[in-house]
Order: sequence, then structure tokens, then C-alpha cells
Amino acid sequence: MGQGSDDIAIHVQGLKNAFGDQVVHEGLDLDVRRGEIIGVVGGSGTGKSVLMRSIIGLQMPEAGEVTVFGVPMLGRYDEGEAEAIRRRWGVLFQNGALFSTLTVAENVEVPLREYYPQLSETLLDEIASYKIVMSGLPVEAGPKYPSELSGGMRKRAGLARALALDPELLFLDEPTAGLDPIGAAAFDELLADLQERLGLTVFLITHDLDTLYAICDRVAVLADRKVIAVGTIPELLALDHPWIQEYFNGPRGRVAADTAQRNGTGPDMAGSN
Ligand SMILES: Nc1ncnc2c1ncn2[C@@H]1O[C@H](COP(=O)(O)OP(=O)(O)OP(=O)(O)O)[C@@H](O)[C@H]1O
Repeated sequence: MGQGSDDIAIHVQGLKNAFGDQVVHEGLDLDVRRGEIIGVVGGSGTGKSVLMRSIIGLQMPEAGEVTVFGVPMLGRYDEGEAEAIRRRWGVLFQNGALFSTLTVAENVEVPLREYYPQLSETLLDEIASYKIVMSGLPVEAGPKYPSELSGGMRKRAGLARALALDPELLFLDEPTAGLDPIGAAAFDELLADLQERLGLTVFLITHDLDTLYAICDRVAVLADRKVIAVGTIPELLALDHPWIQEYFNGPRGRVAADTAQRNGTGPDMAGSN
């Protein structure tokens, strides 16, 4: 099936980002399809977070285009059409980025208060409780402070906040970093379930090979200042780029592939080697 512009949630073209002399991206192109979970991988410092920040308007690129749901965004994040697009996404930052002086419920209410100041306190509390439960936390977590939660619970609280505005698009920066393998697998399962139930498009930065095998439809690889390849894992394995081979066919990649085969969660690897 061909990909029309309606099928594309995020279109990035010719992106350039630099900090002083350090050029992080140059001529970077990426299309994210509607309804997919795309994993974004690359060595440390290749600019995965900077790419995400460029898309959501926290980093002004030196050149390029960013279009979300067909709307050009760069330089216009606070204006009319682009401002409305911002309401259609939720973001979970790398460390959860919860406000430590607010309870979990109050954290979830922050975007609601910002965008819907007319909502009553009762309704805010109800929506927050709903999002908290949806993110796999007990409703009793609502009045707790982030410092009272485990790492896995904090991630879920961050997810609840990212889901506050009923987003169609979710940005997640290393959501399973710091979780034990069981906690990480549970978080992956939650994400896959939410993606399916809510029809989300998910932009997921990760170093976690198990996550890639378990829930990502496609994987985009950052190297040499660009997205050097994007495809399913079997498609990437067929490429002979050294970083891709080392990453997926190195010892950790092999273990993740075996685990995925055992769990029946991985892609059909027939035909790949
Ligand atoms: N605000 C900033 N000022 C200066 N340099 C920055 C800034 N933000 C990012 N960088 C640099 O840009 C490069 C890419 O950073 P980024 O955080 O996007 O990498 P990453 O691929 O997400 O890495 P990691 O996997 O380690 O999280 C790094 O060299 C980083 O030091």
C-alpha cells in the first residue's frame, strides 16, 4: 500500500540541528506513519532526544521542515493551527519530569488546567483518576508525591500525565530506562495495549532491544547525523551498516531476538539471518 500524506503523522525533512560547531543533525528525513509504534535508536549522543525536542517545539532547528498531521510546525508552535496540533500529543520525558511538589493527580491535572481552565475541580479529579488507572496505577497513587513512588510507578505517573489530553500521538523518551526487566516488560505491554485501544501513534526513543522486538512496528536508526535506515527489524537486519549489525546481531541483540521468539512477541524473522 502506498503512503499518502494522510497516512503520515510526522514528516521531518532536511532537518539540521547544531550547537556551536557541533552539528548533531544534517539533512535528516523521517516519516512516522499514523497508528504505528516507531522505535528510535542510535548510539549515545546521536541526537534522538534533540530530534524529539525539534518535533515538539523545544528545540529550534537551523534548517528543515517538521509537519505534524499535515500542519507545518516550525516557528509556529504557539499559533492557531499548530497550537491546536500540540494539544493532540502527549510527552513522557526521559526522567519522567514530574513536578516533585505536586501529587500524582495534580501532575496529571497540569495540562488539563492549562488547556481547559474552565473544568471544575470535581471533573479534574475524575479525569486524573481515570488516567492514573489507565496507566496501570492504583487509584490510591493519586494523592501520593513522586518521591513516594517506585521508579516504575513514576514512569506510569508520567504516562498518565502524557495521556491527560487524550492524545493521538505520544512521544516517549526512554520510558523503560532504569526499570528492571520485568517492570520494563510490563510497561511495554501497557504501551502496546494503550496503542491498540486508543489508536495512538507512538514515537519511542529507546535503548531497550526487548522493547523494539516486543512492541515496535518499525525502527528508525540514527547515525552519521541522519536517520540512516527505517524499517522492520528483519528489514534492518538485511542491511550491512556496521552499527546496525553490531546493535541487532551483537550479544544483547541476539538475546533479545531469542527472548522475542520464545515469547512469540517478535516479528516473523523468517528470511532474515
Ligand atoms: N541544549 C544543548 N546544548 C548543547 N548541546 C546539546 C544540547 N542538547 C543536546 N546537546 C548535544 O547534542 C547531542 C545529542 O544529544 P541527545 O540528547 O539528543 O542525544 P541522544 O541520542 O538522545 O543520547 P542518549 O542516548 O545518550 O540519551 C549530544 O552531543 C549533546 O551533548
